[in-house]
Amino acid sequence: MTTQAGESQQVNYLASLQLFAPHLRGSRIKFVAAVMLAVIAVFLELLPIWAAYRLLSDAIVGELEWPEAIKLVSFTAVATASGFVAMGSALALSHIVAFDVIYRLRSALARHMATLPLGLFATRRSADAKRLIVDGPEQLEAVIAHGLPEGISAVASWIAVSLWLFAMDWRMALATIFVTPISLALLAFATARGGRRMAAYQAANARMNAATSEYLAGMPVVKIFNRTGESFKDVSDAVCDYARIETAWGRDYLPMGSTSQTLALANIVFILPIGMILLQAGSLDLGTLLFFVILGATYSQPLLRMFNQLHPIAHISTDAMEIIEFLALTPQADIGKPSSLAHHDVTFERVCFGYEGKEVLRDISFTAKTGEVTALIGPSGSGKSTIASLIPRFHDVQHGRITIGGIDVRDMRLEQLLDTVAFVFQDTFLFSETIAANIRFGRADASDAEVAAAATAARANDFILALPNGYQTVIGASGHRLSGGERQRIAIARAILKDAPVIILDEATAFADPENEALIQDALGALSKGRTLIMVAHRLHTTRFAEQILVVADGSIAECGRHDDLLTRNGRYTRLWNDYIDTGTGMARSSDGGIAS
Ligand SMILES: Nc1ncnc2c1ncn2[C@@H]1O[C@H](COP(=O)(O)OP(=O)(O)OP(=O)(O)O)[C@@H](O)[C@H]1O
Repeated sequence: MTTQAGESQQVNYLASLQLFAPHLRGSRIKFVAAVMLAVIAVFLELLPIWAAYRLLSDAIVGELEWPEAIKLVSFTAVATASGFVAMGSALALSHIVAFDVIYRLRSALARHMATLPLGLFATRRSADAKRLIVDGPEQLEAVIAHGLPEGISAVASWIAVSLWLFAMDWRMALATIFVTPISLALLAFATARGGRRMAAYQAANARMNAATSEYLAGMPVVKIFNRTGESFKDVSDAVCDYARIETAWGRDYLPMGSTSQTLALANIVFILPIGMILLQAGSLDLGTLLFFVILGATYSQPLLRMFNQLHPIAHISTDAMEIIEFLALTPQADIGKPSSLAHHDVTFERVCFGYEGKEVLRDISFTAKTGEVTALIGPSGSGKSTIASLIPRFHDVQHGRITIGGIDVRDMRLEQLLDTVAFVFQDTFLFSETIAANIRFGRADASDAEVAAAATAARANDFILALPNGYQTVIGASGHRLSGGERQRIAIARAILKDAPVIILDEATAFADPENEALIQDALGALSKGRTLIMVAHRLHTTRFAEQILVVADGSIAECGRHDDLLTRNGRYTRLWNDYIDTGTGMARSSDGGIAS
């Protein structure tokens, strides 16, 4: 729930300008041309008013002649058509500029994202990331293509009309503009009051989107556990919160906002009586009075239109502020030099790490040797995945250091580090492409034979060949669905193809069925030859043959050794192993696979 303090945070209306200005480079001339054309268009729109005034004045004094009238009407037609062409060209140009700027901004965001620690994305919901990269920049279109050209031309036309009014008759000009400053002051006040809610409004909107996406994504679980009512409560609360903030905004903005709009259109109340008095006194002619009646009624419109843009611009600016903050996040330092590694031992030296101030790992020290399998086991939440994720620098350690081949990972070029380490996650991400393309993601220049060899080593070849289109089968949302175990074997094939000297498997065999798990074990055995293999696993029979088992408990390494040694110690590992056997999984393996002791 948003705090009251959070609800009263002010919006920086210039944030969208700050965001797009650096990306205007290369489009400045087009942008200036768009603004100038928009200004010309609004001036051309004023010319028919001048022609109407001339026609009426001449008609009133009985001096209207046909040739003059035809000239004025033709002039009006040309001015209107030219105004239409100028505004059309301005909008076409401003849209081209907007899409160029959005393209450059999105590219900058994508480039920046690639420089940030990968772990940062684990804490962001995908709906937030989409808002940041897709929706936020998209909104700039309204500012660049419409807001600025139309806003600047509106102000220019307002200044021009004001000068024109004074040039015609200063007394009537004062009567016309009299209420405008009051109206604008009220509108500015109302907008500032409403603007305080904008950050809370935006947060409530994001919460509502995220709650709805989560509700929809979790629908199968919700239905199976028959928790529709309770689960919908989160969505319902988010919608109510959104409605509450929108209503509060309405209460803040509408009374003054609508008073201001009414006042702006009320100048006729002053124009008519003052005009009549001056007319009676003989110091104003009827034509000029009509001119003020025509122009006076629309005098404040351009400014009101501009102010009415402030509400949408406030929304855009709140997103823009978030994007500016994201762009200001410090990139992960990549200062290392290419180094040649004599071996690929991975060593943790007194490593400490925590997320957002909460300590998760304490004083972790171990070496995972080249050509050996090192297994990380331990209770859920003890820190196993965190240990694994620090090796390819998903996060940087806060104390101590991690080395590969004796070199601190922070002193290696990131590109080299990522070439050195292959990471297979439990939640395998596969692209909506062919199976071959997904495996080839491990190494773009791999031949078909190498792809098939990697798949064979990962025990994936047989099921792939059984699919209707073999390696050319398209998978993903609109393609063929794979089981969890099949997806994991594709991910392992990808890692095998990458042929990295350090391989990290984070619960990578969790979905494999017993039959295939044994096959994958064979593949992993082959994979570890000459490489450093680090596995995070809950199923202890998969780690039983590891050269080194690290028992992680509460962020520290509680025990370390081989399976048989650890069992003789009768400590944590023995308890974990016994619990594992007692749950039945190990027993089942014991009876059919002869793995458990
Ligand atoms: N991105 C994150 N931000 C904040 N806290 C996190 C993050 N990732 C993990 N944690 C916390 O760090 C602790 C260790 O988590 P970690 O995933 O490393 O444990 P684990 O032993 O691998 O657990 P499991 O076996 O369930 O996967 C947990 O308390 C977890 O809640």
